[in-house]
Amino acid sequence: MSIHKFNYTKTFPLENGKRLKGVQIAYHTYGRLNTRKDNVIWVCHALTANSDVFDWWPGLFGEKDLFNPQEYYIICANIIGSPYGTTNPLSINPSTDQPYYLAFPQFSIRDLAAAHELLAAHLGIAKIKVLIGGSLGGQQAMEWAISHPERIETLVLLATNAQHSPWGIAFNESQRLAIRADRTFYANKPHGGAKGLKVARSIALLSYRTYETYGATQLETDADKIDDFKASSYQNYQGEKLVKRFNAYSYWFLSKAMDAHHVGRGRNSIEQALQAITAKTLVIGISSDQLFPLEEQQFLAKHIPAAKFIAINSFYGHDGFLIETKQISKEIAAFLKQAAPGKTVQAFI
Ligand SMILES: CC(=O)SCCNC(=O)CCNC(=O)[C@H](O)C(C)(C)COP(=O)(O)OP(=O)(O)OC[C@H]1O[C@@H](n2cnc3c(N)ncnc32)[C@H](O)[C@@H]1OP(=O)(O)O
Ligand SMILES: N[C@@H](CCO)C(=O)O
Repeated sequence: MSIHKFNYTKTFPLENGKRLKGVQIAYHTYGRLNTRKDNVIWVCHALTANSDVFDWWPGLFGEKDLFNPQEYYIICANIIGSPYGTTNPLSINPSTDQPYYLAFPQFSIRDLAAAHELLAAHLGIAKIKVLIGGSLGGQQAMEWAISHPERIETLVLLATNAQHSPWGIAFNESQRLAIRADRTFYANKPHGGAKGLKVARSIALLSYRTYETYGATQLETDADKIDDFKASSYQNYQGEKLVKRFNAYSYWFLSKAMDAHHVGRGRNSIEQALQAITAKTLVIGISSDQLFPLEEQQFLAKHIPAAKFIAINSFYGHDGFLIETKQISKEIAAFLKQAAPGKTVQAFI
């Protein structure tokens, strides 16, 4: 495993017409590019993860897992806006020599895909055997497969959508309301908005899990208890855990990018945009996902030309895409056999 930094010193144009004066991209690689240059697995990470995919997606990525470094050259890049080494709101703005904070330019999922494209070109990667991402990671992978279809051989999209839903936007807005209610957010300090971010994560978790997962892990056994419930302490703990490793400014801009995800923007329609994907595509949904329900993945599989849809049975909800690695590995392995060069994917929904 190695950690790298790619410093792109030219201007990086954003979809909204704004620009970043240079971009630093942090990325991890595992394994080696083979001589045929046909063993690249590229991972797009979700909202709060980082480029160390072996750390946050064990069971799918690891020495003994489906995506292992003996067989594959695995690349995962930290996304613009995220605080794990890539240019983000806490980075220094070259125009002011001060951190950007709220002056960071709003970016889109397409900009995140453009940064992946930039890094792939820098690394001399012409072909990606498998491009994979879940949730916001799936949104990036989809955008990249639309803008550069020739680069992607196989696409695996998990728990994701073609247009962020009103339900998803409403969850994100409620989280941003919590951040805004913390006036320290406007102080432009590294820990500005920390209390708001804690509440935001607490709200977000409700959309990532289910009634059943809370029932299984947070149920009280003490019938006399009238306060300090397990579920309350869990919400507090999870909020504080995120505050220790993230910041409110990154969260703000990344959640806005997610809201604006719409593959049809400027491309006539969502359906036409999806039809541009030439990769053999496996679309995986989680049966209990309330944030990205199955119908969103069924829609993707219906409009991506060579796509197959699979639903994973899980009671974990949206975060099931990070947790159900046994089932997911099995489905991807079977799909990779089915989608081997020369074979045709039998699409079904
Ligand atoms: C630098 C880094 O940290 S890398 C970034 C890691 N995160 C990511 O990459 C994002 C993707 N990952 C995730 O979203 C999550 O890790 C998931 C979905 C895979 C798993 O979620 P988790 O929070 O680990 O699992 P879960 O919901 O079961 O919570 C377990 C934690 O809650 C704690 N907990 C459980 N119940 C309670 C409770 N009633 N009160 C207080 N704490 C509780 C556990 O002790 C455990 O703590 P720990 O994480 O410090 O070990
Ligand atoms: N639990 C995931 C978000 C779900 O898409 C994360 O924190 O990145």
